[in-house]
Amino acid sequence: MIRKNILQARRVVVKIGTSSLILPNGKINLSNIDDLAFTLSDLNNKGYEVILVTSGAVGVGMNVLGLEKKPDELEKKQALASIGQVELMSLYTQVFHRYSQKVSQLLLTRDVIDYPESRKNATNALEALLELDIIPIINENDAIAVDEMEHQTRFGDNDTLGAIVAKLVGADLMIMLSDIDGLYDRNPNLYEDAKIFREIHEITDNLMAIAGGAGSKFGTGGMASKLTAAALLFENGQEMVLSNGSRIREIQAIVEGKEIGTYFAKL
Ligand SMILES: Nc1ncnc2c1ncn2[C@@H]1O[C@H](COP(=O)(O)OP(=O)(O)O)[C@@H](O)[C@H]1O
Ligand SMILES: N[C@@H](CCC(=O)OP(=O)(O)O)C(=O)O
Repeated sequence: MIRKNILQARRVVVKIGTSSLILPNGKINLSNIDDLAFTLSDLNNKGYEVILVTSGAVGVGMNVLGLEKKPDELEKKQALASIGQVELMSLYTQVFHRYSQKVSQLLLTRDVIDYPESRKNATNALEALLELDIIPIINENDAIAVDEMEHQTRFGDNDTLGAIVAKLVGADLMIMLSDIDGLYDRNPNLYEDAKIFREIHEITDNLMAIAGGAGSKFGTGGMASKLTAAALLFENGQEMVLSNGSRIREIQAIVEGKEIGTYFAKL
C-alpha cells in the first residue's frame, strides 16, 4: 500500500515512550532527546504543526532519586512523576532551545477530556499554541490522576492519551515511537524469527493476542496499548506509523511516505 495520505499530512502528533527516553541502565537517553528536538523543530520549520506526547515522568523521577525499581505504592509513583516531570521539561526546554524552537507544557487528566466544556478549553489552548508556532508537549498529569469511584481521571497509558490528543486536534497522522521497529507477528525480544508487519488495516482480537504482555520496566503501555491507540484512531479515520524511537531522524522519511515501521490505516 502506498502511504499516499501521509504526503498530505500537516498536523502530526508524535508520541514517545519511556523506553526511548531512558536507557536500560536508568540514565537519560540524551541522544534520543536531542534527535527528537532536532527532528520536530525541523518539521515545524517546514510548515508542519507538531504536538509531542511524551512519557518519562516516572522514569526520569526514578533517575533523579536513583531508584532501580518502580515502587508499588501509588503515592510514591505520584511523587516520582511530580519530581520527574519538571526535570523532563527542563531537558526538553534546553534541547528545543538549541534549535530555536519554543515549547509549552500541558498536563491532562481524563476528566478534562470527558467533560465537553473542559475538553473545549484544552482544544482551544492547543489551537492557540499551534497558531503561535509552539510545539505543545503533553503528558498525563500523573501526580494527581488517580482513579476514584465514578470519577475517572487516569488515561492509564500515554499511547491512549496520544490517540485522544490526535482526535482532540484533528491530527492527520500520529507517529508512535517505541523501542522496536514496528509490530511483529510475535514479540521479537522473545522470538528471533518474528516478522514485522508493514501495514495493518484492522485491529483484530488475534492481533491483540500477539501483542500481549508488558513492555519495558520503566514504561507501562506495552504493545497492546499501541494497538488500542490505533483502534481509537481508526474510529476517527486517522492513521498511525509505529517506528523505532532509537532512529528518530527517520521521522523525516516517514512524513515523506517511505516504508518505515508499521503503517496503520483503514482501507
Ligand atoms: N508483537 C509484538 N511486536 C512488537 N513488540 C512487542 C510485541 N509483543 C510484545 N512486544 C513488546 O512491546 C515492547 C514495546 O512496548 P513498551 O516497552 O511499553 O514501549 P514504550 O515505552 O515505547 O511505550 C517491545 O519492546 C516488545 O518487547
Ligand atoms: N505518563 C507516564 C507514562 C505512561 C506510559 O504510558 O508510559 P509508556 O508505555 O512508556 O509510554 C510517565 O510520564 O511516566
